[in-house]
Amino acid sequence: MRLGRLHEKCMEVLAGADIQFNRSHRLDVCLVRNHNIALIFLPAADIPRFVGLGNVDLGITGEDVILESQMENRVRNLLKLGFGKCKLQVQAPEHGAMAIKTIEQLAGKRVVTSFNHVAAEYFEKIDAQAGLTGDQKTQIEYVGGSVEAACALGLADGIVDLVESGETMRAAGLHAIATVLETEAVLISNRADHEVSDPTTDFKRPEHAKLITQIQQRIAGVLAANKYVVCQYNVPRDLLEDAVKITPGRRAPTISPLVNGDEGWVAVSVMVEKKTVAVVMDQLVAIGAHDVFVVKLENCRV
Ligand SMILES: Nc1ncnc2c1ncn2[C@@H]1O[C@H](COP(=O)(O)OP(=O)(O)OP(=O)(O)O)[C@@H](O)[C@H]1O
Ligand SMILES: O=P(O)(O)OC[C@H]1O[C@H](OP(=O)(O)OP(=O)(O)O)[C@H](O)[C@@H]1O
Repeated sequence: MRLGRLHEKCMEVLAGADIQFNRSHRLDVCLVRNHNIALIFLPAADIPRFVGLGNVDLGITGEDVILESQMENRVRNLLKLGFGKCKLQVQAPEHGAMAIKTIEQLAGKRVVTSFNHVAAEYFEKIDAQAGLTGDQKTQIEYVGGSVEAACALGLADGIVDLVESGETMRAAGLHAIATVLETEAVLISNRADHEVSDPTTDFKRPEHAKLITQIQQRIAGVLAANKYVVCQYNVPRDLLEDAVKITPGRRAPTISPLVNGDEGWVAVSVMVEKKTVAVVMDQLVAIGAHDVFVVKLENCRV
C-alpha cells in the first residue's frame, strides 16, 4: 500500500489492529515496533505479485489488480475489507458520431485500458458470441493512465476503466455499456503460506503462521467494530420474541434478568449494523421496549 486510493483506509486498518510503526520520509519499508513484522509500501498493482511469489506474507490491494496481475491462483483472499469499492466498466462515447450504446456495437473495434489482461479475457467471450475471428476481433491496447481521454484523442472506440462515482467517465463524455467486474480491497496471503491446517502444530514456521492468523483476526475485529454497534434495551418478557425478530444480532442476542428482580422484564444486549440502528431503535420503541441505547464499539474479536 502507498499514497493511492487505498492508502488512508489501510492506515486505519493497521491502527485498529494495533500495528505500530514510524515510517521515515520517502522510505517504503519500515519495522513494526510492537511485532516482529516489516511493512512494505508498494503500488497496489505490484502487491499481488509480491504476495503470490512469496516475497511478502500479507497484502492489502484491490480484487481487480489481483485478476489483472494473474495471481488469483497464487494468493488467498482472506478478508474483504469493505473499502476501495468500484466497478471495472466498458465505457464508450455517449453522444455524437462515435456514440456506442451496446457492447455488441463495440465488439471488433479498438479498446484502450490499463487492465489489458482482464479486458482481453472479457472481449474474448464477447467476440466469440459475435462470431468474430482473426483480424475481426476486438483490439485491446494498454495505456498506463488517463485512459478516459483515449476516445476523444481518437485512439479508441471504447475503454475499460474503473468507475466509482462516475464523475471521470461523465466528464469525458462517456457512459458505461457493460460491467466487467465489481471490486473492493482485500487482505491477501500467499496460498502456500496459509495452507496450514493447524497453526499451532505447523512444524515449518509455527510462529509465522500464528502471527498471520492473529493479524487476520485483528483486522476482522476492526471491520466488525466499524460495521456494528451494541444496542441495549429493556423489554417486557412477553414481547421478547418480537424484539429478537427486530434485533437477531450477528449470532444471537444476550438476554439477562433485571437485577431489581422484576420477573416481567429482561435486558437485551445485541450487535446491530450501524446503518440500520436508527430504524431498529424506532421499531423497538414501537413494540414497547424501554431504555434503548446504543454503544459504539472501539474494537472487538468476532
Ligand atoms: N475511484 C477509484 N479509482 C481507482 N481505483 C479505485 C477507486 N476506488 C477504489 N479503487 C481501488 O484502488 C486501487 C488502486 O489503488 P491505489 O490508488 O492505492 O494504487 P497505487 O498504485 O498504490 O497508488 P497510486 O495510484 O498513487 O500510484 C484500484 O485498483 C481499485 O482496486
Ligand atoms: O468514478 P470516479 O469516482 O471518477 O473514479 C474513477 C477514476 O479514478 C481512477 O483514476 P485515479 O484518480 O485513481 O487515477 P489514475 O487515472 O492515475 O488511475 C480511475 O482510473 C478513473 O479515472
